[in-house]
Parts: sequence; structure tokens; C-alpha cells
Amino acid sequence: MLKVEIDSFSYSERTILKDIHFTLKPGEHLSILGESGCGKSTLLHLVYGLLHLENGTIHYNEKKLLGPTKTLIPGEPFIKLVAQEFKIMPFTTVAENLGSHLSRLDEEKDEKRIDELLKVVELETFKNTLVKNLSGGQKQRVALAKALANEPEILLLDEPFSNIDTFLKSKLQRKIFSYLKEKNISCITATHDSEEALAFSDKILMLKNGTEEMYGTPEFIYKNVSTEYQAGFFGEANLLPEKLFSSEKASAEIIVFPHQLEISEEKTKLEVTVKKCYFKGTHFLAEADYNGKIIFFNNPFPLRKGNISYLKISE
Ligand SMILES: Nc1ncnc2c1ncn2[C@@H]1O[C@H](COP(=O)(O)OP(=O)(O)OP(=O)(O)O)[C@@H](O)[C@H]1O
Repeated sequence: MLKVEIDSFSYSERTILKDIHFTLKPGEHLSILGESGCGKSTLLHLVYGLLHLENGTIHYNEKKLLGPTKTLIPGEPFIKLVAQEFKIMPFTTVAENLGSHLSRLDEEKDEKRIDELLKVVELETFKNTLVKNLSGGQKQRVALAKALANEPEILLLDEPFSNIDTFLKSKLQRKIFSYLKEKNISCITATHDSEEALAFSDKILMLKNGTEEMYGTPEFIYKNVSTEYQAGFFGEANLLPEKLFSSEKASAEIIVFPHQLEISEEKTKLEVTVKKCYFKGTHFLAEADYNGKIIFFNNPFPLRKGNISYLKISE
């Protein structure tokens, strides 16, 4: 089990991470969700052993990981990191790149392993292509396959699907994350992609300015968002007074997602004027004005600009 206890980490004088504590069991998948610059990559680099952690400890199965000041080659051998700037050899073929990470003792076994890895990342047809002739997304997939070559115990992925088009992305995510489960490889992904985090992780750690904002299962996180920052990861969200939907005495503000609102046939306290309407494939997203505040709600059909609607919580 991996045990991360970061009391604080700073680059020079500036504190980047503070009070980050979590454990990761074998085969478990944790997503680090946070806005750009909040410290996701820094966290992965600390776990991998590229950065020295002065205030805190990282243990793997009771063994303290020592970091770059105490090891000859930074980076633990049983952990693989696929960084944002992935390093792959441009003038060799995809197969040669993967082969360079295998034992080379048994040619036939290595060949089978290369084919298996290419299948996971869907690059079978590019086996003999020079890496320099691949697209950005294809290179990213080679980097992923390379990290998997030696079956690490922990895989750290920094925005692993950022260069991959939506068409392939979901398929690749399903394949890679189920491969990791099958092989019992623990995984930490740094991502902005809440759909990926909700669908594939066991736990989510949401960061804000380098500290823990929320931690829990995807379902727990989604059901318990209570601020605009937290809800912002899951699309458009409205922060509205609770009293609009319950008694006048309620004083809290609550997060209401667009799919939780619908047009009411009767008058309600939430009277809005439609400003714009966007086609979303399965429905329309209406942008409307409520007392000078922009709010969003879903509707099965388009609404005209200026349309006045009364909204209620959908049933
Ligand atoms: N080597 C460094 N020296 C000083 N500051 C750094 C260094 N690397 C990163 N930072 C700063 O630390 C903060 C956290 O950076 P980090 O790369 O961990 O964020 P991130 O959440 O991964 O961002 P992104 O999603 O944009 O990749 C940023 O403000 C960044 O400017």
C-alpha cells in the first residue's frame, strides 16, 4: 500500500502543496482533480521521487521512499510516471521503443508482449512506424505503453489523454483502466477531466490551491459539491438560495446542476428570462437571467430569447 503524507512542499519560498494525506491500495485508482497550476504534477513528481519532500513522508509497503537526494537515479523502479512532456525516442520504431523496456532475454516472449501492449493502446498498425512520424496523440499512447511494459506496481499518469481525440478517448480509457485493474496496478492520474475521474477512479482527491478540497468516492464527490469551485468541474452549475425551492426561512445557498432544473407549468419563485439556448445533442442548455445572475437549465426543446419561464427542481 502507498501512504502519502505531505505536510507541505515548496518551490523556493512558495508553498505549493499543504496537508495532503492519502493511501492507495494495490489496484486502486485515485484521480487528482484540480485547476491548472494547483499542484497536481508536483504531487505526482513527489510520489515518483523526482522532488525532495522535506515536510512529510511517502511510504510503500512500510518502506520509506527516499526521494532524489538519497538515491542515485531519481524515481522508484516499481513506479512509472507518464509525464506531460513524455520522452520517447523519435528515430526508432514504435516496437523498438517498447522493446527497449523489456528484458531482451527471450525474443519471442518480448515480441508477444509488444503485441499485447500495442493492442492495449490501439497502435497495432503502427508497430514498425518511426515515432517521429506519429501524431501527438499517438506518441502519447506509445508513452503509455512504454510505462506499462514492465508492469509497474504503481502508475502515475499526468493528463494521460490530453492529446487524444474524443472519438478514441473513451475507448482507450476503458481499455487502459481495465487493464490496470486486471493486473492489480495502482494508479494515480492528474486530470482536469471530471468525466474521466467520475467514470474510472475509485477515489477522487480534489485540490484547490494545493490543499485538499474534497476527498472520497466519485459518487460521494458528485453528490456533495457545495461551492461553485467544486461544482465547476462538472460543467455549468448554479449557486442558488435554498429558499427558492423550500421554506422562506432557509438561508443556505445550494448547488443546482442544469439537469436538476425543469420548467414548471405553475408559477414558482424562480422566474427566469432566457438569453440563449445551446444544442447539446440529447437536449438544449438554456442560459437565462435570474435577477441579474446567469443561470443554466436543461430543456428538451429550444427556447427563444426573451422567453419567461418558471423553474422548479426536476422530479
Ligand atoms: N520547478 C518549479 N519551480 C518553481 N515553481 C514551479 C516549478 N514547477 C511548477 N511550479 C509552480 O508550482 C505550481 C504547481 O504546478 P503544477 O505543475 O504542479 O500544477 P498542475 O496542477 O499540474 O498544473 P497543470 O494542470 O497546468 O499541469 C504552479 O504555480 C507552477 O508555476
